[in-house]
Amino acid sequence: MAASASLSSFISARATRKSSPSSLSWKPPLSSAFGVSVAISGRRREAPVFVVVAMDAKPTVLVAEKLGEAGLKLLKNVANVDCSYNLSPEELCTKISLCDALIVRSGTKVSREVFEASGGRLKVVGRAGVGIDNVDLAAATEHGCLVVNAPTANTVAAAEHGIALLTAMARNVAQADASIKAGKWQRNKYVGVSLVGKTLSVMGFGKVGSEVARRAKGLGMHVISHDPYAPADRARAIGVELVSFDEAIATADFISLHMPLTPATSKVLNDETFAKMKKGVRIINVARGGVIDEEALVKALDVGIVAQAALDVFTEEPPSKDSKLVLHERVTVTPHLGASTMEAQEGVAIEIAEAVVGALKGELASTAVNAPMVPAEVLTELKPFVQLAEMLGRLAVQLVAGGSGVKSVKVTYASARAPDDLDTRLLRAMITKGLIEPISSVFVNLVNADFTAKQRGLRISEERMILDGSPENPLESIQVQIANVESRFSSAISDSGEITVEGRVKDGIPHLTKVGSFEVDVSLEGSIILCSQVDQPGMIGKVGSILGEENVNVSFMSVGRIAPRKQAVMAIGVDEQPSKESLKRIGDIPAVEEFVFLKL
Ligand SMILES: NC(=O)c1ccc[n+]([C@@H]2O[C@H](COP(=O)([O-])OP(=O)(O)OC[C@H]3O[C@@H](n4cnc5c(N)ncnc54)[C@H](O)[C@@H]3O)[C@@H](O)[C@H]2O)c1
Ligand SMILES: O=C(O)[C@H](O)COP(=O)(O)O
Repeated sequence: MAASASLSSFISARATRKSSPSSLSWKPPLSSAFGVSVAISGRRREAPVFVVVAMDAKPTVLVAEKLGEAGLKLLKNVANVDCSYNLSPEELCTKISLCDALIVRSGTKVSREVFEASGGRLKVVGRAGVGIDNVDLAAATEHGCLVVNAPTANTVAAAEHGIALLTAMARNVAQADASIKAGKWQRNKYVGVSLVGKTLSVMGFGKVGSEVARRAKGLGMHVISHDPYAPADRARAIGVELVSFDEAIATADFISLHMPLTPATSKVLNDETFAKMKKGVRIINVARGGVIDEEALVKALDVGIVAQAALDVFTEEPPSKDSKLVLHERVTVTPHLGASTMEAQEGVAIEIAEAVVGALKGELASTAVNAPMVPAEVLTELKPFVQLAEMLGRLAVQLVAGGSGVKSVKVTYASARAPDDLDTRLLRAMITKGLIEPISSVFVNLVNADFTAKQRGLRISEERMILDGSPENPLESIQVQIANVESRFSSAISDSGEITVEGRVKDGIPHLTKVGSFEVDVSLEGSIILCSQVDQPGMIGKVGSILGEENVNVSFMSVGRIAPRKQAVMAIGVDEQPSKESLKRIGDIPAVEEFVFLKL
């Protein structure tokens, strides 16, 4: 499997529905939707690790189109696998609410309705192939559902099929075969055209296009290509010149299509572009039917602009039985067979099964289509900071007074690393998760963090503080500031007027190191009580004995003060949740000016 690292809470964890931050009753968020609960184990000074503490139920994977055995075997090792083919859209919507993952090929539309019908349970859609035009990516992202594909395993198969269509078309293989089977012997009718020395325009110089180009060179063709995004040196390396769209279509004897179907490529071959082509051009399409205006192609065939076409893909699949294009005498067709070799299907099945299993375990797949890909080594390095980021977000939002809308959050990363040597997308996503989950019923992950923040009008700006010193550690500290809000704990407002919390990672454990303008130091495990008080002897003892009476274990205590006997903030880490009565008794201590209980 491609590089990935376990960050279990990241893709799969979903918060239990929670009440407002002022309530004392919401549940810790680290439990996944398919019954794997994830907890941070380890006491003070021990490195926290993600641990699977319970596996009450296997996840369910719906395989909606035929998948190779090797892939099914991998899935069955960890999941209940429901292979249900040819589902109607309604049947798919009904089943999906019981599934954690869905695997499809190109024949299943994974529409917005599917994500809505899943009720939030669907965590990953695996496309066993390349094209993801049958998956509503925007809807997937909005629902926090990861989409992964299998982009490499069928490349050669598709390229070989392109070449098969090219040669079969040029020598009328399919038509001659049908003719001879119909009892005829038409040697004059099926005289073909030669390939050697002819110009082939490869439209889309990606994985498949470049393999087609390489093979066509071997057949003695002159190959040019149009691809606005392909590097010219990669094309040059195999003797292909990248040219403009107009040059590619105007000079070609053969045009082979290999771009994805996107709004920009939809019907890119149409009346206008056919009119620019050399009379007698031949078209091959193993990409997507939608890149050709099929009516325009029929016209171009009828007037002789296009001599022949060989098509593996269609706007509507399967095409209607009376499709003029399919029935056209000079058109060779196959039923979307580009990826259909034994080898490619085994490869695709393994590639997609590994990606889906990884995603269900909370790993980030390198074939994610709607989430940033983060290399495994970066994930490993950032792991404790990712935990810190989420906790700071959680703490900061719980400090906001009810009624203040959180709109503007500033995050400052202090690091000795150069800005382009620190990928903060994970950290920003986790801060967003921490900020949003305690105050809403949505769950946030790397997939939908930016979308969810935007939708809620939450602006998160990021700043870098460049430190001198060794860049060995990715980060020194993370500071989260919420502007233009009131706080339920006024000491959390810094001199510059924002709710401010700051933290560091010490010995692998996230620590809270600043609240407002007060320096504290408490490890972020369990829960935290913050007390603002006039600094005086005996405070730690008074609070400690109230908690001790209730058998609440104090894990850490730290006092930050402006000056001796002036205002101070005491941060107390507790393993258990104190009762409301104990919290009230702490609040009633005469020197305590305000206090707040914060759950991590
Ligand atoms: N028939 C089949 O069974 C089959 C099998 C595999 C792939 N495919 C299809 O083939 C296509 C290519 O697959 P791939 O794996 O090579 O993908 P790829 O992403 O590696 O390559 C696509 C290339 O198209 C280029 N491109 C994007 N917009 C373009 C435009 N407007 N004009 C020209 N080029 C453009 C991209 O820059 C990229 O280089 C996809 O549509 C895929 O779904 C079909
Ligand atoms: O995009 C692809 O990978 C191909 O079109 C293959 O589609 P299939 O998995 O439906 O054969």
